[in-house]
Amino acid sequence: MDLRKYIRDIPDFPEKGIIFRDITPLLRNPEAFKLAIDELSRKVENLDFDLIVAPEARGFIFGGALSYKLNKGFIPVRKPGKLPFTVISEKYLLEYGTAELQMHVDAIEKGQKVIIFDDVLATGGTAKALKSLVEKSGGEVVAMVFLIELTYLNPRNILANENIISLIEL
Ligand SMILES: O=P(O)(O)OC[C@H]1O[C@H](OP(=O)(O)OP(=O)(O)O)[C@H](O)[C@@H]1O
Ligand SMILES: Nc1ncnc2[nH]cnc12
Repeated sequence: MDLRKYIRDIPDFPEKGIIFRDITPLLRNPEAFKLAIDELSRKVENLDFDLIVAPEARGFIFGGALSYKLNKGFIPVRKPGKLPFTVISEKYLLEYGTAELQMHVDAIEKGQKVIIFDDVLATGGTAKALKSLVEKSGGEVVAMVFLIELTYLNPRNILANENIISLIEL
């Protein structure tokens, strides 16, 4: 089964010039969704880590399933104003605009090892912001894991020295 067949390209969304990689065909197919989680989990199962940190919204879908399968805690990172307790924040640039992410101040204990997960690695701005949130809390990022890496945006340039693992390169 080729998972690429379940990623739909939508030109000019959310703005002109962007090819949006739509994962909803993959999500609605149970075999494709299961294969994606199984393959992602195989890539990280030998790493030593405590927690998976993932941003809303699409990061939650895969990150949550992966946490369950690997028996690891899940830390939700959210857009501003959604988390109820004290937060730490990080502003960042996206392929289409600017954004801000927040995490509970006590989500990660000092010294805990963390995997960052997201569905798409595009410019790398989100991953960089996630790493900064993890490190502000005293956590250590052992890997950054993605379903899809948009290699033509060269995200590895701003994520130098990170252990980057992606399942599908586009
Ligand atoms: O590598 P980057 O350039 O930072 O882009 C990647 C991010 O962009 C998308 O999220 P988006 O902010 O669109 O949110 P969503 O998951 O809520 O749709 C995607 O889910 C990643 O989180
Ligand atoms: N081109 C793209 N498709 C889907 N998600 C994205 N997140 C950032 N860039 C994206």
